Amino acid sequence: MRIENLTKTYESAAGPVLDDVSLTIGEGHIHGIIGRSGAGKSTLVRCLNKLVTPTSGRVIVSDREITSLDGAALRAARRDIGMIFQHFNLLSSRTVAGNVALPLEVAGVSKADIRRRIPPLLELVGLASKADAYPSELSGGQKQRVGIARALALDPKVLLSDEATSALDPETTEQILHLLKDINRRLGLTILLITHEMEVVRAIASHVAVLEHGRLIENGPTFDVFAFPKSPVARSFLSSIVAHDLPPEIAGRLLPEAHADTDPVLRIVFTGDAAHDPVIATLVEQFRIRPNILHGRIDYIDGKPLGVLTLIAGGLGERLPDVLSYLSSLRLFGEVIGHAVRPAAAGARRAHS
Ligand SMILES: Nc1ncnc2c1ncn2[C@@H]1O[C@H](COP(=O)(O)OP(=O)(O)OP(=O)(O)O)[C@@H](O)[C@H]1O
Repeated sequence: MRIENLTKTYESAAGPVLDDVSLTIGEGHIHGIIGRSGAGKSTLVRCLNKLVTPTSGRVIVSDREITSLDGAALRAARRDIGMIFQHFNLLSSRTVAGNVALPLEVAGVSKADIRRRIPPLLELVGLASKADAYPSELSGGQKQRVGIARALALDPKVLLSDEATSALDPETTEQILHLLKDINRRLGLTILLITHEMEVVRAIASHVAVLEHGRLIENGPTFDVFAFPKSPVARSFLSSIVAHDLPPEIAGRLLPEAHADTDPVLRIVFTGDAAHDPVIATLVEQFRIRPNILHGRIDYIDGKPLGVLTLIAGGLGERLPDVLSYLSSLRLFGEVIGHAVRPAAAGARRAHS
C-alpha cells in the first residue's frame, strides 16, 4: 500500500487535517500509526478506502489507485481492504454467522458458497461454537472477533484496524492483538494499525509512524523509533514503555553546566546483544567511574532488548571521550544530559542559600 502526498481539508478556515502525508506499507507488515486525539488518524484511515475523499494525493493498493476510482470499480477495489472498528459495528439483528456473511452477500457470492466459507472464518477467529449467537450474547472481545472474521470474508490484501482494541480491557486487548499477529503470520496479511496506545504498537507492529497535526513526523521500524525517537510526541508516547526521560523530580535537579561540585549525568541506550554486556562493571573497573543509578528500564521491543539507563558518573572527568568511544564500540549510545550536584556539596549549597 502506498500513500502519496495525501492531503485532506474539510473546512478551509480550519486548515488541512491531513497535510502531505506519504507512507509505504510493506507487504506482510504490521504498520502502526500513532497520534494524539485529533491528529488525523481516522481521517487518514478513511481516505485509504475512500470513505472520505482526499483533497489531493493518491492511495495505491496492490497497484490499483483507489483514489481515482468511483462507483462499481471503487466497490470492487474495496474488497481488497478489510476494516475493523473500535465499536465493532455489528448488526444486532443478525447472528454471528449472519454478520460474517454480510460482505459476501453484498459481493453477490452464492448462498452455497457463503455456507461453505463461514465455518473456516469462524474457526480462524476462535468462534466456531458461536455461529448462531447474537451480538448481545457476546463479550467485547468476541464481538471484535466477529468484526475480524467479517473483515476477512472477502480475502482482503490489507486490513485496516481503527482503534480496534480501544474499547477492550487489557487482557482482551492482548488476546485480540495476538489474534491479529497470528492472522498476519498465517495469511501474510498486511495490517495498518491505527492507535493512540504505544503498548499496541509494541505488542505487534513491525513498523510505526507518528502523526501530529495531520503531518507524518516520524516513521520507521518499531525498534528504531522506540530506541531513538526524534520527536517530543514520540518520546511522550513512549514514556510508559522506555525510560527515555527522567522523572521530573530528578530532571529538575540537574544543572545544564558542569561546576566544581558536580558530576556528569550519563544516559546510555542499550540495544541488541550489547544489552547483555557487563557495561557498568567495565565502567567501574576499566574507567574507575563511581556510578550512581538514577533511573532505568530494560524491555523487549519486537523481540529485541532495549534499555535506557541514566546514571551519575562520579569520577568521569577527562575520561568522557574514552567512555563514549567504548560505548559506541559496543554499538551503544551514550550522552551527557546534565550535571548533578554531589550530595555533600548539595548540603553546603542549601546552607549557603
Ligand atoms: N467530517 C468532518 N468534518 C469536519 N471536520 C472533521 C470531520 N472529521 C474530522 N474532522 C476534524 O479533523 C480533525 C482530525 O480528526 P480525526 O478524527 O481524523 O482525528 P483522530 O486522530 O482520529 O482523533 P480521535 O482519536 O479523537 O478520533 C479534528 O479536528 C476533527 O474535528
